[in-house]
Amino acid sequence: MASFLLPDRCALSPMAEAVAARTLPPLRRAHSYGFQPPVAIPCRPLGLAAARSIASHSSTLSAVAPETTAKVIDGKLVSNQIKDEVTAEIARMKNAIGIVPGLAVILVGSRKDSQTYVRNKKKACEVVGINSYEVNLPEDITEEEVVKHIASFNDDSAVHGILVQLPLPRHMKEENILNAVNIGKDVDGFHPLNIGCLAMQGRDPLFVPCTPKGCMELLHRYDIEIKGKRAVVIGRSNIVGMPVALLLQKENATVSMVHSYTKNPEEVTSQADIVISAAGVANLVRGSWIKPGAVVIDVGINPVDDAETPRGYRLVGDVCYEEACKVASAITPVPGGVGPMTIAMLLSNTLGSAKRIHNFN
Ligand SMILES: Nc1nc(=O)c2c([nH]1)NC[C@@H]1CN(c3ccc(C(=O)N[C@@H](CCC(=O)O)C(=O)O)cc3)C=[N+]21
Repeated sequence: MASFLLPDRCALSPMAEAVAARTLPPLRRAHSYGFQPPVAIPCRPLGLAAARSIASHSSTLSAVAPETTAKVIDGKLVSNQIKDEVTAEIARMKNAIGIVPGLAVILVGSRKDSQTYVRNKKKACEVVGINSYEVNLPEDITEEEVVKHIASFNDDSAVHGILVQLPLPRHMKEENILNAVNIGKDVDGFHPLNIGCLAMQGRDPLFVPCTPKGCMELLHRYDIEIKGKRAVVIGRSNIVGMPVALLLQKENATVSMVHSYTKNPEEVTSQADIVISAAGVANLVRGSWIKPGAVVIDVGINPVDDAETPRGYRLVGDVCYEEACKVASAITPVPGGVGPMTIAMLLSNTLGSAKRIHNFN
């Protein structure tokens, strides 16, 4: 009953509408986690064609049940498992060689969302037993000053991982900052040498970027076959879309990228066995974009206005969950999907770094 009173969950943003009309302007945001003004436009109900197509593809469907429900890929659960594993390994290393991993987090400026993310990362470090070192710098600080802080963490033997929270203030060149991080402490995996190794056959980077690694970990832990499958990655950012496409390719998927200039994103996406969406556009991917039985990993974390919640907004993914869960065989929720995995992978990368630096296996 209450559901009649709630706002439509698959409200389209203007950006998603533009895509639906196949006139998507270039994405404005640098990465998939930024905030954008939410606008609610009701989502259409699942069309008859889509419902028929689901019915004809589902093997377990009974005549009276025209809809299937996808298995939920529980990122919160898996991230907790990984945190437990990391906790045990940290204790083992501490007992054996007396080393405790350390993570330095540099935050420039005072974006509310970035402050929240940094706070959550610090909390997660505490839970598993990683020492965290936080530096908060004013918005108007110079690049040189930020690089100085990075250099001092590069030289600090208590620090095994360095993370510069993104996005940086507009006046800074991300490249100059990220290049300054010692590649051996680049737990975000954003250093060009790490990305370069990720792209090459027969080479392994020192660190795999956390969100892409988290997506792959979810596929692995849910026994989803990647080899020989068609995968579509929506979005081509340096921090998610591009590296996750490289990882899928390394595991022998046939990978297509869908981006703001793709002619028919719906058609391309609907051929995929695995869809990874990292566009940062609320409800961009409709049920009709999903091939029946496909696996959907939703990386988007988009705030939309919701006066009913204490924060005044709620988080939705790039994928219209209510529609997609009736077509897909498995899907990640937002929140509780890829987000918690990003943090778990950061902890895992920091542990891995300390192990490598101290030659501990
Ligand atoms: N250098 C750098 N590295 C990053 O890894 C990085 C970054 N900069 N800048 C910002 C993005 C964003 N990001 C998230 C991490 C966890 C959740 C997360 O745990 N989300 C929860 C919801 C949290 C909530 O409810 O507010 C979830 O999806 O369930 C989300 C987003 C890491 N980022």
